[in-house]
Amino acid sequence: MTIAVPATPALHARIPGSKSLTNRALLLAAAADSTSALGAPLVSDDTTAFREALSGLGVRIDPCDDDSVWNVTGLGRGPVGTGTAWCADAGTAARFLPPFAATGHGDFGFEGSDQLTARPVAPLADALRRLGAEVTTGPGGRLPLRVRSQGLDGGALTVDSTLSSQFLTGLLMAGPLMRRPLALTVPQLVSRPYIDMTIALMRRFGAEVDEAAPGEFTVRPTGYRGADMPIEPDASTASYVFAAAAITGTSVRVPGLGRGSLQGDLRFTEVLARTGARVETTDEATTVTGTGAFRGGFTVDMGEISDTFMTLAAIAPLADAPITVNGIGHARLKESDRIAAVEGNLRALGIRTETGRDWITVHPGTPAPARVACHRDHRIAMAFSVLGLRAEGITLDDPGCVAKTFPGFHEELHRLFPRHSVPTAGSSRP
Ligand SMILES: O=C(O)C1=C[C@@H](OP(=O)(O)O)[C@@H](O)[C@H](O)C1
Ligand SMILES: C=C(OP(=O)(O)O)C(=O)O
Repeated sequence: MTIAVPATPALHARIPGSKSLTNRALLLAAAADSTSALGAPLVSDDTTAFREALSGLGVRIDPCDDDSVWNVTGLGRGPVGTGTAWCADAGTAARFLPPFAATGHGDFGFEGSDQLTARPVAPLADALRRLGAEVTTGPGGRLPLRVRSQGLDGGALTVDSTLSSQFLTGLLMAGPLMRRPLALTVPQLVSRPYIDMTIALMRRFGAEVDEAAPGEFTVRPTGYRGADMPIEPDASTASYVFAAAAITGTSVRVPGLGRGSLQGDLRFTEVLARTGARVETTDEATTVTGTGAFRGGFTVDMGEISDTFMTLAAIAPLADAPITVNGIGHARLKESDRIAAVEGNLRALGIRTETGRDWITVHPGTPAPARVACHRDHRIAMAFSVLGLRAEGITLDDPGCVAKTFPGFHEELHRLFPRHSVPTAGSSRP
């Protein structure tokens, strides 16, 4: 006789809006010739920095219904005037806003935290100079960046986007505001799915952008039309609750993140499927169910979805064989050197690792209690919090750094998995 075991109902995770969609939509709405409504935008440090920087450039953004909608009154062109924008830790602000400013008329500065200042912007500054803007940067071609411009003509340009796809996104989004068509040749590119996201959003706001051959982009000088846009939940953020499901044998469903998603990072679920988790994606939602198995013994290229490699690497000690992640050299240029940060923390937990310029191998093992060094990197904090669901004594030295993209992370992880304790204000736990 078989006894039917009732399936445990899936836990419904409340994942906030996508940072990448929110900040793109903000910029496109700011450039549009009418108003736009952004539904369910992300409210976090990165989007606040982006919003405030746009306000400083003269764009009106009115939050309604407790931040569930942001109404943006577009300028219908680039900004005019003079001012300095604070980009905080947000790579998207430092890389998307200067090209937009260069399509306007005036003198605009962009500054950021020490962490952001350590990250590259030189290829973007170089591209803007070749398009006719006067651009200065700080030492080593980094922030602070200053743009003096009388609008951009457009034309043909080869762009180096090997360190970050955000340079190309910034230039593409500025294209419709130029006086003539913009033709960009990009021989090599990292994080490709973010470019597909950029193109999809530009089209929603009325732009004409094409990729006639791989790496050959053309943008016509059409300007943008206002559009109403609901923002999907953030797929990179969802990786933490999906990973938590996989290692705890539970089922977690993220509504609003379905088959038509614009976010490449949803492909993290394919990586989890290789470990033995069950993944179901419908038009409306994605559900990951842990099966009890957590298989290793594979190598996976996560170059296109590198924000999620730490989610896998942090839980990899629980697998039954080593896991190697490769193609992630550019992850050394983010909020932290993420390969070094993951390796340092796993070693502190007593886990064997090997690394190279663009890869890491994590061996199975039982994590020992240790304090995780977050390096003020939200993803290090969130990834190791997930491991803490299956390992004793893991604490974070800076739990609050999750505010970059998910201020309520600890509360939501605790709601779904009560074992995760919420840090008290000002404390360095859990
Ligand atoms: O365009 C975007 O919204 C992003 C692109 C990616 O950066 P890189 O292109 O630098 O890899 C990603 O890591 C970042 O979190 C967001
Ligand atoms: C790399 C990231 O952010 P940024 O937009 O600052 O590049 C990230 O969120 O993982």
